[in-house]
Amino acid sequence: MKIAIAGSGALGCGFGYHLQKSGEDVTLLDNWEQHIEKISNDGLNITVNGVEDNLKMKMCRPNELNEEMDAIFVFTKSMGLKSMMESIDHIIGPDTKVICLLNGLGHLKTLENYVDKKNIIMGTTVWTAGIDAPGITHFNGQGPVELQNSDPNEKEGALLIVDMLHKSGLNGVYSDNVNYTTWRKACVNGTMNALCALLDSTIEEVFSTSTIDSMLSGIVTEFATVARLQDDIELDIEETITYLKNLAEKVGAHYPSMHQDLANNRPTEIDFLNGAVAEASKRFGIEAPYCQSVTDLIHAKEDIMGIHSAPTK
Ligand SMILES: NC(=O)C1=CN([C@@H]2O[C@H](COP(=O)(O)OP(=O)(O)OC[C@H]3O[C@@H](n4cnc5c(N)ncnc54)[C@H](OP(=O)(O)O)[C@@H]3O)[C@@H](O)[C@H]2O)C=CC1
Ligand SMILES: CC(C)(CO)C(=O)C(=O)O
Repeated sequence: MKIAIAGSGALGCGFGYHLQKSGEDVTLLDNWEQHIEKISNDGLNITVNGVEDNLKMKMCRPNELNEEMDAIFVFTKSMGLKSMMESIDHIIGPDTKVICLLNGLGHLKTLENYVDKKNIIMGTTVWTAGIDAPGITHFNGQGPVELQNSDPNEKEGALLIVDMLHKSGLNGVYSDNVNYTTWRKACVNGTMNALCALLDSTIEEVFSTSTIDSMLSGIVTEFATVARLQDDIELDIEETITYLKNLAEKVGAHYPSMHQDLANNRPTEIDFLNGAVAEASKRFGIEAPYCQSVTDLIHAKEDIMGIHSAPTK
């Protein structure tokens, strides 16, 4: 398959690497000049679960790729999705599948402005990744990648992508309810990402604090309330907290992507996570004190660091 990775940061490079290694025709797309130059000249240096490798890969800016793709994986930050979709319009054909595994809420609505719903595949992943320097990344864990077609008639297309991910070692799994999966992943990020960023800690450190239980319960309860009111998704709070604790044991050494954003002086995705839940709660006339405080604290940290948040829409 001809595949473009639209947004080739930490996760995008890891996915592109695995797909190319298993024989797919991959092009990495990004706008970060030094990163493009390094990968184009020296190949991608990547460490996967402790094993170092170097792979020659095609990489350019979105406007420099001039053919329609069979599949495009979007891997921008949430606030960069809209502008990336505008800049890849010319490589989306009538049958191009667009797969979105971003963290955060509300991305399907954005994608529907650019892609026919029959070609949109939504999902989540718990692979962990980071950028060590331009052209040098790491990628850890076992996944999975859970995904589902947005149009109920298009299951076959989603299964093809699941199969391709499976063959490339990315552990693709078909989800029967990707809305549920997305809300559960939002709980992962609404707790792990926000708390690790605020406390400047790894997941393991945050999950071994004496206050973790009340923080998890407060945040997850607010996410679950909005999931039910807004999307008719029933998240079992106890089950979700157990899922978070089990995941924390597997990815404990990781600094979540929101922590990495602050460390790299870049805006966070908080408005698509706790911020989105706080805003939705206001619309429903209910309070979300945990999510509102976490969002305010993250924005305060961005202000102190002089980081300018990109517009969320
Ligand atoms: N990292 C992880 O472990 C996980 C991440 N996710 C989610 O996946 C999506 C992509 O995340 P991730 O791959 O971590 O994002 P990265 O921050 O690694 O990369 C995203 C984009 O940010 C720009 N960028 C990043 N670092 C720099 C820098 N130092 N200087 C200039 N530009 C930079 C690049 O885009 P450009 O220059 O073109 O703007 C890049 O394509 C997000 O929604 C994230 O929440 C989900 C699961 C795990
Ligand atoms: C779950 C976790 C923490 C790693 O997959 C993540 O989504 C992130 O770092 O943003």
